[in-house]
Amino acid sequence: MAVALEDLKFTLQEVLDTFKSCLSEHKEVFLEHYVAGWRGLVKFMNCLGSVFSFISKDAVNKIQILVNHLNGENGAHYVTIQSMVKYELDSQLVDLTKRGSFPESGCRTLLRLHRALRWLELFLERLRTSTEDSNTSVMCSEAYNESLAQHHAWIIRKAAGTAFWALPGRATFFDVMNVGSPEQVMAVLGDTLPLISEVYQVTEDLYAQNNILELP
Ligand SMILES: CCCCCCCC/C=C\CCCCCCCC(=O)N[C@@H](COP(=O)(O)O)[C@H](O)/C=C/CCCCCCCCCCCCC
Repeated sequence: MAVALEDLKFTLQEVLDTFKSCLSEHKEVFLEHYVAGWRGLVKFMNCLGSVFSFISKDAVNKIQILVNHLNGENGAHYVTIQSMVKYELDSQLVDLTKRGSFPESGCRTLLRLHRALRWLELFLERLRTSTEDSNTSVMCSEAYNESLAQHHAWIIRKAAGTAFWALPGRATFFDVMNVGSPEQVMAVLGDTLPLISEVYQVTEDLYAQNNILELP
């Protein structure tokens, strides 16, 4: 099947649009749009080179687990993150203290992406307030150390740290975002960040209320 060139091209606007449609008026998070947001981000990462493919593979694997739940026979319970958490906890489909029968529960899988969303929030905030001579590798490492790193084993932290040094500079990074001048990038980042932060906070509160922020 032929793939149109524009399907392969990342635009930051696309990610903005998916995160915009993530939240319902009652602040429920639509899993389908959440997953679409991650797909867009992975597309961006794939434009940066093969050194990131071990990260991209893990993200794709987790996205696929969630898509399988959405498309499965119990898909109606996976429409929002709220309904997914209620369904899986009520039906005892989640390993709560140690890994066991449910390594692919929606709750633990989404938690991994949720933690990565915090990294993204911190990284984008640094990019938004960066100057021409700011270093993307440093911004990325700082954001990682303040968030995801706390949940990763030493070997993963080492591999991630090495990959960060292969990140392109700020100008190339902005080019790949495909929204126009640096001023336009800053404006789109300013629009995107509050949406990502809100989705993060709603999910964080839901997981905290259900005491599932440390799923194995
Ligand atoms: C808007 C455009 C600008 C920013 C674009 C950023 C694009 C980022 C796209 C994807 C981010 C990757 C998300 C990675 C999810 C990692 C989930 C995770 O923590 N997995 C670990 C635990 O899983 P389980 O074993 O418990 O199942 C797993 O061990 C991880 C393995 C791979 C390494 C993960 C390193 C994460 C680094 C995140 C920073 C990405 C830097 C990309 C540079 C742009």
